[in-house]
Amino acid sequence: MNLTQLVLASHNAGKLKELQAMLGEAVQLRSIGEFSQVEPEETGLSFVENAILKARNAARISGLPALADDSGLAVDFLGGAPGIYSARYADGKGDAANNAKLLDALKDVPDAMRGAQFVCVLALVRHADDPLPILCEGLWHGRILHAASGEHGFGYDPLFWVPERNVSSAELSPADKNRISHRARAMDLLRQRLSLK
Ligand SMILES: O=P(O)(O)OP(=O)(O)OP(=O)(O)OC[C@H]1O[C@@H](n2cnc3c(O)ncnc32)[C@H](O)[C@@H]1O
Ligand SMILES: [Mg+2]
Repeated sequence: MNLTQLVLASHNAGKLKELQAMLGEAVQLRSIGEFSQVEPEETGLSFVENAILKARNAARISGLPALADDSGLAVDFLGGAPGIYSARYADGKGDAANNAKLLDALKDVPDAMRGAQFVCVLALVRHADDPLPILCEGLWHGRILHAASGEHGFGYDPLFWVPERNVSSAELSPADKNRISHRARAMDLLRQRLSLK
């Protein structure tokens, strides 16, 4: 497999930046946005299914091996919601609306019951019909804050308190988030699977 060039099956600029930083110069990630602006419908019932679906779609469109990232935030008090629906939690109105809805759903919920985890599944397919996608997952445990804090990152980062640093994940430097996040953990596994340094 020629891994010097991969298409990233994501329209999320935050993911592209983080994954490219983690992979370094050896692998060039090209955004699927170069090939198509049409986003596939995420019809799976799991992170794994959606990651595979996005990877296959990108490989089909680009003709390149494709990496997909399906991720989200699972909040204990909400029975794991928004989970695979994290991007669509506020009906597609974007990150700020998602965060506002989450804060509202957890209004008056005490700290001890605000546990949550970020989940990331990476799927790599060598071609669109690859019968053996490589799958790697990473979890990151934390807690949902009572108000947004921090300017870095994207998505739910301003609401996610990181116990090992005692700050929100939007207050971590990008380099530090990329060392300890759910995405970093999944990428560590992928690197091992591909024997990348
Ligand atoms: O599907 P693609 O095109 O990759 O982009 P997306 O943003 O729709 O990505 P997902 O379907 O995987 O949904 C992920 C959701 O979880 C959020 N999320 C995932 N990783 C995150 C992170 O590291 N920090 C903050 N929020 C994150 C993100 O903002 C989305 O709302
Ligand atoms: Mg999506």
